[in-house]
Amino acid sequence: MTQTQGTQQVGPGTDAAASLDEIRSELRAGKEDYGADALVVCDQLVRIYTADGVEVQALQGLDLLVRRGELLALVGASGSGKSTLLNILGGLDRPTAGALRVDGRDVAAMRGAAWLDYRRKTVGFVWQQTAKNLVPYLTAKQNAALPMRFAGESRKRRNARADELLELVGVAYCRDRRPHQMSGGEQQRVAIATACANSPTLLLADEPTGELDTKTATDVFGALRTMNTELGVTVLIVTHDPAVAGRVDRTVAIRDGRTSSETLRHTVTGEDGEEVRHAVEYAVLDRAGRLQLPAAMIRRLEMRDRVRLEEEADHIGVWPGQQSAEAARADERTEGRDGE
Ligand SMILES: Nc1ncnc2c1ncn2[C@@H]1O[C@H](COP(=O)(O)OP(=O)(O)OP(=O)(O)O)[C@@H](O)[C@H]1O
Repeated sequence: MTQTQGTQQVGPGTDAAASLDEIRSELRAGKEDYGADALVVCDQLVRIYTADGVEVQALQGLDLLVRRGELLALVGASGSGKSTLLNILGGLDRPTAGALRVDGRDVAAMRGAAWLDYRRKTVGFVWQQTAKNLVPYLTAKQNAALPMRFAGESRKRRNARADELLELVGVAYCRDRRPHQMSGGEQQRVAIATACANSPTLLLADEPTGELDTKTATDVFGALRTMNTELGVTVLIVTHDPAVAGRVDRTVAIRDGRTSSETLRHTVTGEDGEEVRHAVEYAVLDRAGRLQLPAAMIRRLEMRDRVRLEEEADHIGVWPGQQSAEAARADERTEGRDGE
């Protein structure tokens, strides 16, 4: 029997055991290197929910790296797994399989006090529903100070930092107001200040502008950006809002529980001094070599079941399988006629 492993032939006349060992050690090395310098490393995350005896695979081997200091948007159709991922990153849920490292710590393996400490100090969370973010009978300042109280900070330090944070997100004037005395946008900005109270490394926001009008959404996004630029917090925003996604430098799209594409944006200053945003969309190639083609391209080119790949010097061409079979038959006919 001859077995093909990558480019290596394993079979009669070769040292099969040595080859397999080499391959295993290469895979191990790849795994250890993966995301070595990233703040967040999602390594083939799987989350399976079971409801009424039916299994739902919300995450299907999701890979994602987030660099320290990034401001990142996460987009995807409803049900693609965005909230599931955010809950796992926030320490509110655990993956069924796969590894999650945040700031060098193995989050999936954390238990008890370490897990609680992670949720209190390493991550901050902002929800879409303004009512879920704040304690209704506390003022904005008391809300912003509350996480520091749980973390054992002194009253003096709590007061000073709560004022500082409310100032930073532009709602210092709401200091003594309770949530029902503030607009939705003001509440979300207080929520951002509260989520940053214990100086988290990572701030997670699940549709933070989902219930707001455009102008208010801009203010709330501005507050998230301020936390990113002024405090150096890495920010990950789940959003359906194209305006929010368009303002970050990197947008990651999730499809069927996996990262499928990324859009990278940068600002270029033209000769006239005018600044223009450039965006380039990339498909994500995972470590197993899997690639999700954009749904629109698949539909347009009527691709299904299988595709034909052609390796060129500097790119790989992908052709619809069916069409390629017809083309091959046409080629064969042409060749047949030429040979007559
Ligand atoms: N607790 C749960 N029990 C069973 N299935 C769940 C649970 N939570 C989520 N799911 C399922 O997992 C899949 C991913 O859900 P998730 O909420 O992560 O998607 P999403 O991308 O955040 O969607 P949306 O944009 O609508 O919020 C969906 O099919 C959903 O029905």
